[in-house]
Amino acid sequence: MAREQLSGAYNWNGFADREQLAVALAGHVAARLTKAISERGTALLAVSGGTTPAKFFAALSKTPIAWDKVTVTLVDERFVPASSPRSNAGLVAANLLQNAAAAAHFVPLYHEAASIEDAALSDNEALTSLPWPLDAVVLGMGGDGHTASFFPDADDLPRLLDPSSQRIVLPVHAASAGEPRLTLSMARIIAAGFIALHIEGAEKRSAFEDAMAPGKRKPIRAVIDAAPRTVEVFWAP
Ligand SMILES: O=C1O[C@H](COP(=O)(O)O)[C@@H](O)[C@H](O)[C@H]1O
Repeated sequence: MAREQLSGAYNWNGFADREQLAVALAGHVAARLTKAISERGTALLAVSGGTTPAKFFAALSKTPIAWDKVTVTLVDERFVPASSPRSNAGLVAANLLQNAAAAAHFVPLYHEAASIEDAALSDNEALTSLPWPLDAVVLGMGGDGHTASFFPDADDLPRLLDPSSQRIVLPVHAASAGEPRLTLSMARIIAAGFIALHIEGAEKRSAFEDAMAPGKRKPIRAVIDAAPRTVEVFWAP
């Protein structure tokens, strides 16, 4: 593993291939969950969706920890039911909540509602009882520099990126997002004990480097700048 600091408040963890990355990231997350369970009897993890996390989910699902004491939720979700191929909950059910991790308690963000605003409000209420703060959050990133559902073209982006928001879940409308979204607030993400960004491929690497260039204000940069602790970036070609 090549480890280097490129700039700003993050560490770059580079791997020779995606399998090695998956195993290493699963090890870091499992260690955080185990520590939380031993310190407070419970652990809270938020994971991203999209196409990148499947290998990491598979590795984490086989890690022998006290999964019955772990609550898993999503960093963000598309406003689609779990049966949709675009559902992040569907991805988590098929790849993470398997093997040893089948014992984990999963709290989805999607449920039927008249509007995305209504769904976000009832998620906000339902998620209040989770054991905050997150012990670990694993973010993804799109080629446009979005992370969670903080899309660069989202309506009211400053509200989404408000690090002092009192909201847990926010609704998102962005033309580039495909469908309305639900996202954890910036405040809940950056309060996590361990913040990882998982990206793969040369295009994502250059999108990340571009987002971190001086003067750029891409959402991923806003998260890294607002986080009170170093963000661990996990990358493989
Ligand atoms: O829309 C989303 O995209 C990002 C990145 O997804 P990927 O397919 O490029 O890996 C993801 O982190 C987010 O959870 C998802 O909703």
